[in-house]
Amino acid sequence: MIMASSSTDGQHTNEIKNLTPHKIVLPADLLKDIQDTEAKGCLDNDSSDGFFYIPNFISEAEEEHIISKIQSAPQPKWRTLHARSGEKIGRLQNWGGQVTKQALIAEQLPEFLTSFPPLLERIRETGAFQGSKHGEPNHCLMNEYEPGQGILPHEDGSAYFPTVATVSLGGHTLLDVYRYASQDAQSDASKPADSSAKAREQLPRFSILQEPRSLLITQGAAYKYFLHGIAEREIDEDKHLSTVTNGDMVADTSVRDTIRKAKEGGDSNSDHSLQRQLRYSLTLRDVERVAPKNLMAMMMGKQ
Ligand SMILES: O=C(O)CCC(=O)C(=O)O
Ligand SMILES: [Fe+2]
Repeated sequence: MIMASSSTDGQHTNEIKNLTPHKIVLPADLLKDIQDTEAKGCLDNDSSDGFFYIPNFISEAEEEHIISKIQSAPQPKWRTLHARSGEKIGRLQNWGGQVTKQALIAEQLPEFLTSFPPLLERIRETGAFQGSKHGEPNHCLMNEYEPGQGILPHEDGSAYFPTVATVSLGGHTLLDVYRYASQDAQSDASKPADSSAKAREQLPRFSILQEPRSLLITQGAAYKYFLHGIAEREIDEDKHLSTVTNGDMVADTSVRDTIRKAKEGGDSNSDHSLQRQLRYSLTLRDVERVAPKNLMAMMMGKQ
């Protein structure tokens, strides 16, 4: 095992066996008007519900290795996402099998998740999946974002155990976290076209800065009560960085300073912005219902 601190020396952090010190402190008024007591765990220091941020979860060498595997994946492994207008809005790869309404049609996870680096094992050791059926993720979605690309606010949904582990590679991003609109606001014009969907507030309540090589765990009530998205921007400016809630946990000191200055405001002449780079994210989850092997064999036989 490599022993290293969380400084930017290219190594990964020591094994994380307890997520509590990594819990992100969220704005105190976040749950105002939310009656559900379950949601309160997000603000409670000792609860496993919430967002947890760990910089340098993987080393630079490991990051480079995973990126090279992503980039050299065979063409059919890529799926390109298009907007209604036809514009290309991103690409993804799916690892671990197909998630259907009924169950996961499981496939072997690649070595860059299981052996080098031993990502699954490291994630299991954090305890984040300790309440889930498999105790660790069995599925991974890889999203590619060029600067200017993002993902619309959404919830990850009920096909998965309500924990997601996100490993960032390449560049940073800001994950924006939104609340659903209050009951009163639900009935007004902001309601989405799909009438079964709940309206959300226009602006994010806060943002989480994800550095390359970091791990973000979104767990329990944080998974269930909020939506998350990534704005389509090339540059994160003062006004965006000033809503970042994990600034003090960021390992890169120049990024940390930029966030601090953006929050302090005042000096409007200096530039407190961060240019986005090509970013990959690995979102790892546990699909608790897995199709039995004999059923899978039958389905494969039919193809
Ligand atoms: O790229 C990210 O960090 C978020 C991706 C995401 O929300 C998803 O794949 O569901
Ligand atoms: Fe998501």
